[in-house]
Amino acid sequence: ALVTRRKRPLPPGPKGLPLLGNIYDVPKSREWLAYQHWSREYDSDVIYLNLAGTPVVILNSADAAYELFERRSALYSDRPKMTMLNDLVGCDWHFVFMGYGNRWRERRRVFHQYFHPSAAMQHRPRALRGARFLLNCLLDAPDDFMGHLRHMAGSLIIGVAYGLEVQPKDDPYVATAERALHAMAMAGNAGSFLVDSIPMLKYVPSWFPGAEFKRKAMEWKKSTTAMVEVPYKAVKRAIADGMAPPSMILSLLGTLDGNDESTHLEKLYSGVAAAAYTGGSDTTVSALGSFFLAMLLYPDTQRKAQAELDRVIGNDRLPDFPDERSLPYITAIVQEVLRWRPVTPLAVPHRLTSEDEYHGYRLPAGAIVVGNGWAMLHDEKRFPDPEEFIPERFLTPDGQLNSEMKDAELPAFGFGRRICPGRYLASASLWISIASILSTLEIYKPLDDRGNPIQPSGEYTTGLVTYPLPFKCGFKPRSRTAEELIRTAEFHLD
Ligand code: HEM
Repeated sequence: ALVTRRKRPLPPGPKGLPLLGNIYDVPKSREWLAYQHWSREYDSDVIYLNLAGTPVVILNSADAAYELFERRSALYSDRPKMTMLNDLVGCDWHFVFMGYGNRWRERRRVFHQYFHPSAAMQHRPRALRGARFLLNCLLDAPDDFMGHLRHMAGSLIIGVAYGLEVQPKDDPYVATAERALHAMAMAGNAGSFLVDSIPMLKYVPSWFPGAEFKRKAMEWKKSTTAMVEVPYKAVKRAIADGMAPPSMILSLLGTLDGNDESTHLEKLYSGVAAAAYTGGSDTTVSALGSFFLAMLLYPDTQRKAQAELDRVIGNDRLPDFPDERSLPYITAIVQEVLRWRPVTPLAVPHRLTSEDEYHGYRLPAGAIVVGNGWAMLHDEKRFPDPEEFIPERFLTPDGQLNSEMKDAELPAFGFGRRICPGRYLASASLWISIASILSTLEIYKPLDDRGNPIQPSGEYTTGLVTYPLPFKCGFKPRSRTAEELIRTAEFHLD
């Protein structure tokens, strides 16, 4: 007999319009809040949206993310196609936005060799040096604190990837990379370019009315190409001169033997190094920006952290990585920063490669699958008073790191096979920066003309990576000795 099985239902979600679906339901900013709201309204951790024909599935709980992104990772590790970014802006080297498959796997493997936990240990001296240089910058020109963060994050990655020294100010490598990042942010702004929905449009000549996007794309392509090629060529020159310090590129090129594959591999390596910059700079800047904001808004937390530092380090030296085990409150601050104001509230979208089923719902092949990291990190069952900055939530009552909360902030780094492969370097750099700053500097609200402390708005930008909107923040040495420690810190690498 012929059995006609009814199709399983799609997950719940707002009803939407014919054809356009939920295009007008999704707010233009801070979508993660709407997703969390719908998840409550429909009493389902999985929500379904139709964006003009593209199916989108939002996962709002750590359980759903674990079940689908981790346990069924073979199905959930692809990326949506980004025509504007990949084909027109020439970012097809960028494995963050690459489809799942051998090309991606090859790049991820190369990257991992230089950033897995013990490889990341070798980058600690650079991260330490960066943090100490940052202290000097914060003393010299406190108003430009976001600029200093950007410079520190950029020079750390440029150092690790290329071994290049970065100028303290107006560095050409940092400038080239920042121009490219700007171009990519514009091009990757999903939804703003019709060509992502209609890939055939990329064949329209650029003089054609309405083909503005192609003209923009050509400009942007110049910046992204420069980002891949300029520092790479500089290392090759240094190698030829016998002057190249250790770096990822130096050791990768050492494995080439000039055979037919070399050109292919050189392209691969230069692309992987550029991907490290794009993945690692904005994100670190955002996290440390949120840290400064938290210290302004929660002065008691700052005092508590400084009491721990004074007890463990004293005032005759600067913190270093071996102190990490004795400074659980600092580690808890790093975790809480990543939880309180997730850098990438929706991580980076994944794509489901073939139809699947979850809790009786049908998840269609080709659906964009978004992990709502923000909702997971603000789940009040796991994190009571989620809007408050409370590092103690990661500690036991006697002040040790709570093993039950180990890695609880992990959704901040994304999911499954696509989880951020730079997270060990990121955590190390955040930790040493935060420990060094708190041990030597007082972070405070500057006064306005009438002598009143200036309140930060606490507002954020929206987008793939979010930052606190510009705010005023003051930095001063905690003591004369602290100032001397900063001024006499060593910057050379062993
Ligand atoms: C606080 C700092 C950072 C945060 C919050 C962060 C967050 C993320 C997130 C959410 C993803 C997407 C994961 C997913 O698709 O599920 C990602 C991917 C990635 N990140 Fe990071 N990241 C940080 C720092 C770094 C650093 C320092 C590097 C480089 C050294 C880096 C390199 C990458 C790369 C290459 C990818 C693409 C992985 C892939 O698609 O396979 N990130 N990151």
